[in-house]
This record gives sequence, structure tokens and C-alpha cells, in this order.
Amino acid sequence: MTDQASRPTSGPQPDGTWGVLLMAYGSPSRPEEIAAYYTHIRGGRPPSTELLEELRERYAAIGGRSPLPEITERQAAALERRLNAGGGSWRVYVGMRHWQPWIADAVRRMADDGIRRAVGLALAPHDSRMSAGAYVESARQALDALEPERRPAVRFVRSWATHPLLADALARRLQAVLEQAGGEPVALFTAHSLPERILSWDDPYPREVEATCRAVVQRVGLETGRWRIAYQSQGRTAEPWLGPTLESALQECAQSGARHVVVCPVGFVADHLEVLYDIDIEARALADRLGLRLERTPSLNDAPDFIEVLADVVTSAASGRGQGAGEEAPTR
Ligand SMILES: CC1=C(CCC(=O)O)c2cc3nc(cc4[nH]c(cc5[nH]c(cc1n2)c(C)c5CCC(=O)O)c(CCC(=O)O)c4C)C(CCC(=O)O)=C3C
Ligand SMILES: [Fe+2]
Repeated sequence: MTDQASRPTSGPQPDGTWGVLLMAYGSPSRPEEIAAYYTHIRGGRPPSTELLEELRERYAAIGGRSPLPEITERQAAALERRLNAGGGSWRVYVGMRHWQPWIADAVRRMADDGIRRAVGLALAPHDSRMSAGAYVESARQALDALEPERRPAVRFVRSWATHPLLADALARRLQAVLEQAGGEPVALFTAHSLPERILSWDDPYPREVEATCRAVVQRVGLETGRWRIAYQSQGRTAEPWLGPTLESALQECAQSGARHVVVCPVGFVADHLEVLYDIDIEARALADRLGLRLERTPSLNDAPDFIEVLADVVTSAASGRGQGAGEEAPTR
């Protein structure tokens, strides 16, 4: 793993250094690791041979592995540079939810480096018990496992869905693709689907996704009918998942006479399997069959305007300004 190697400072940090616990989904770096990764995503239940083979094929189709681990590390390095340029002393620790380096590894490294206070956030803007909530839960368990005197105080940011700089960054990309396109393409906003049972506990996820989309629509000035929201990448499980699916949204666009769609995946902040396969290969193939031209907005990755979003989320939380609703008070 490149891990922290690309950043020079590791080991004991100066007194007063803030940590950032930057949590991401994680992805295997070698094909041999796909089975163990998939088993972890499924909560310890190994996938069937068919499911595993299908996942292997999806990774093979995007070049053998996902670029996600490198992009996450580049995001972390850029964020650390940006924070330190803004004053104070900051150190960013990457922890993954489903692969190495685990969130628990990052928490232990923070403690080993003598970090006393930190901001924790996931590289996923929308709060949900099954997304941001699950990341925070992993971090809390790792914090609880530390000796109390080594345990940093962590302020967790649960949501940054309505951060104005995020809407600006997404709108900038969508506007650019729309301008190039000409004609009247339909903007199709997507986020990862979740099991429909999240609605039974009034999970904030669909509201948060909608709030991000509306903020972007307002900035770009799209009229009603020129945009839709779809939930993509439904899981391979028996239970019902949130829709409309990306497939059904494409079908409806074609039926209503659209010739051209621009997919804007607001639920993801990097190029990875769900973007490079589910949109660029799978959805594009369906669009072709439907006679629709499909384009996608570029991912945020480590673009400077996105690093500004992360830096503002982090410094706001550190100074106690936060985004209000989404942020939890320090508990330790
Ligand atoms: C909310 C959410 C996000 C967005 C927020 C966030 O980013 O946190 C996200 C992102 C991602 N999901 C990813 C990968 C996968 N997710 C899967 C399956 C699942 N995801 C779920 C949820 C989410 N996932 C759920 C509830 C399942 C079903 C589990 C079960 O079966 O019980 C599966 C299994 C096969 C399949 O179902 O497709 C894979 C391979 C990758 C990395 C890809 C790469 O390697 O580049 C990324 C960024
Ligand atoms: Fe996933």
C-alpha cells in the first residue's frame, strides 16, 4: 500500500496538532483480495461463486482493479497540504471501512502519534445509518478500544450534503458538460442505492441526496423536467432497494423523448467501480440500446475546488462552527 508513505511526516506530532480521521470505503489492491473484501462488505457472509465471479469480471472490465485506494490517498495528501497552508498543524489519517488500512488502524496511528483532538469524516457527503453512521460506528469502536489516556477527542461530521462549496463544485462540472453538449440534455443525478428498509427508521439519506441535487439544480438553473434523481448500483440481495434505478430512469428518459442524458453521480466523490463500471460501462450500454447519448460529469477526486470543500468542512468542525444538524458534539 502507498498508504501514508507519500506524506513525509509520520511519528510523534507537535503538541496541538489536529488529526483528521478521513474515512473511505476501501477497495482491494489485488485480484486475490476480492473474495475477502466482498465477504467483509457482506458482514462476514462469503458470496456465492457466481456473485464472486461477477464482481471479478466487473473489476477486470475497469482494468483489473479500482483506482479508489490511490485517489483516496491523493485526497488525503492534498487535504493535509491545504490545511497546513491555512495555519496550524494538521495531520490526515486514512482509514477504510471495508479494507486496509482499516479505520481502526488509522485510529491507533493517531493515538501512537500523540494526537489529542481530531475531526472525523467519511468521504461520502450524505448521512445515513448505513453510510456515514456506519463509518462513525467503526471509529467509535476503535476509540473505545484505546486506553482512555491515549484516546483523542474526535468531532465527527455526519453530513456535508448541503455544503455550498460542494454544490458549487458539482454545478461547475455539470454546467461545463451541459454547455459542451448543446441541445437539451436531461441531468440524471445519482447516488448509491440502499435497502428500502432504511425508510422504516426515517433515515435522512433520501432527503440529503435530494437537498444536494436541488442546490445544484438551482445553481445551474435547470427547469423542472430537465433533471431527475435515480439510485444506482442496487445490491445483489433479495430485499427491495431504493429506486428509481438508473436503468428505469434511462428508460423513462428515452420514453419521454429525450435524446441525451448527463449523469451526475452526486453520491460519490471519486472514480471507482460504481462510477467506472456501473455508469460508464453498464448504463452506457443500456443508453446505446435505447438510442440515448450518455455523458457523465467528471468525478471530484483530488481537484482543488473539492479539496477546498473538505478543508472547510474540517476547519468548521474543528472551530465548532460545523454544519449544525450533521455534526455531533465531541463525546470524549
Ligand atoms: C451507501 C453506499 C455507498 C456510497 C457511500 C460511500 O462511499 O460510503 C457505497 C459505495 C461503494 N461501494 C463499493 C463497492 C461495493 N459495494 C457493494 C455492496 C453494497 N454497498 C452498499 C452501500 C454503499 N456502497 C450496500 C448497502 C451494499 C450491499 C451489502 C450486502 O451485500 O449486504 C459491493 C458488493 C457487490 C454489489 O452489491 O455490488 C461492492 C463491490 C465501492 C468501492 C468500489 C471500488 O472498489 O472501486 C464504493 C465506493
Ligand atoms: Fe457499496
